[in-house]
Amino acid sequence: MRISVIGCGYLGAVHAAAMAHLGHDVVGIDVDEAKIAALSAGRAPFFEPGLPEVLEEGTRSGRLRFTTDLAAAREADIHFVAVGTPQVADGDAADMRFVDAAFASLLEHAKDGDLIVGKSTVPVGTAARLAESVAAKQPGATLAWNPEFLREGFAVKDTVSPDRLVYGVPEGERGERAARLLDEVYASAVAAGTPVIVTDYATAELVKVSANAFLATKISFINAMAEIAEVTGADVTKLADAIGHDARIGRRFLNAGVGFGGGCLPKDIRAFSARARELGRGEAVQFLDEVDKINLRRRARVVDLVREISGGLDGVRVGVLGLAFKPHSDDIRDSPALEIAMRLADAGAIVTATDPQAVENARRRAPQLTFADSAEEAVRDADVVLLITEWPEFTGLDPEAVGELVAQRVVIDGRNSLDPERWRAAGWTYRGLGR
Ligand SMILES: NC(=O)C1=CN([C@@H]2O[C@H](COP(=O)(O)OP(=O)(O)OC[C@H]3O[C@@H](n4cnc5c(N)ncnc54)[C@H](O)[C@@H]3O)[C@@H](O)[C@H]2O)C=CC1
Ligand SMILES: O=C(O)[C@H]1O[C@H](OP(=O)(O)OP(=O)(O)OC[C@H]2O[C@@H](n3ccc(=O)[nH]c3=O)[C@H](O)[C@@H]2O)[C@H](O)[C@@H](O)[C@@H]1O
Repeated sequence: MRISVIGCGYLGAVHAAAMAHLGHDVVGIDVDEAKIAALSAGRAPFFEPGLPEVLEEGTRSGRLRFTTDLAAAREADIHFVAVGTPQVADGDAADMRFVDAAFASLLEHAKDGDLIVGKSTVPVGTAARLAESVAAKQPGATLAWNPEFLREGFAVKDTVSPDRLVYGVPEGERGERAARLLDEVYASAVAAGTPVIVTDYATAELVKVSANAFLATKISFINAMAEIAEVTGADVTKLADAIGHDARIGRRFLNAGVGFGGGCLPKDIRAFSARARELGRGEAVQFLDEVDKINLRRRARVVDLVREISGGLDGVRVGVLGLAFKPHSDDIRDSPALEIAMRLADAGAIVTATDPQAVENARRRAPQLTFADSAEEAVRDADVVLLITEWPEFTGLDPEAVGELVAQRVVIDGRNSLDPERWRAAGWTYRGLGR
């Protein structure tokens, strides 16, 4: 099939390359010239395991190309819109400027019979609104909404083999045709038995934001338990194991620590709250404000813990392990690690931070911090070692060897990902979060 992908960021670049991997002819389009130059040369503009391989495969086979020229969308019959929907600067809502601009440009080139497929995460009601613009400008084209559930770090695998596919389509024959075309786009996943949910626009949009809201709530739930565990001497990791054995609850996404960050969960729950308020149903999801507050309290808690352990922050040397919002990504959007490192430095601590992939992004965002190329370099002469992003490179560190490098054997495990017994046996003061 002939596909265009408009917006080639963390979502769109992976989607374009994965579609070419599935055998489609794909053109990826973005307004960012540097990104398009890298992608055209077969280079991933960000770290994502598996992406370089599918990019290389696609560009070499001739099935995948990239351009800044939106007119190239004419060569395709199915157009995926994957531009950003960040939080607005002065509130909680999603900034829809990029989606609106992308649709306006695309509609200049859409042909009769084309299928336009929204992938960006949007406030419920957006697709119905955009369907009106499509009908006005190119009545022969159809709009579908096909939200994306991929996780960074597993993005290629999640795109090729998703847990489920959701198609929001209009009623009637047009909707049936749209669903048939999407089944062809995802033919290998459909053949493998992936559940496909065909529904209306509003449900499709809501599935996406409610899935992220549920995941965020699960994390904040366990972090709330961590707050209670901290004052009672209970161990939140054992608690999570114990409740997680109940299949109705499940152990995944019950890891307490510094909480969730990234370009999606934080902004998506805020945008959901803002949209619910607009709809006069703010009360229905008011709990999400609490989910957000619990989450942000974890970041403050870590800063307080360093202060408490060191008797102040001024001049305290802190080796920070991790800058990305989670391992296997270089993404620092709303990263708890970067925010904690910056807050410690602002309060007078001498921070040296490292990350296997995110140092360059972090340096651009926070040039005032000192960065190291390795964990060993970051923790040298440290009074406190602070592990915030649980990369295997950090969780696998040998406490004896690291102990030789630091000024004091004090470790704060912001992700409860180290073995406390092992670190204590090597003479370390170990502090987890809620354990
Ligand atoms: N990053 C992720 O893991 C996932 C993201 N999403 C959603 O996907 C959307 C995109 O997210 P990311 O890829 O993370 O954002 P991003 O910021 O990495 O990428 C957005 C891209 O859109 C481009 N763009 C902006 N305006 C444009 C226009 N008018 N025409 C063409 N390109 C334009 C930007 O230059 C940028 O490269 C968001 O709605 C996000 O919530 C959904 C699931 C997963
Ligand atoms: O809409 C999106 O963009 C995506 O958002 C999340 O994916 P992602 O942001 O890549 O990362 P997650 O693996 O969900 O982790 C999010 C944050 O939660 C934190 N987390 C995760 C799990 C856990 O138990 N505890 C915890 O604190 C992670 O460290 C990270 O900071 C969702 O998992 C995806 O399904 C969704 O498509």
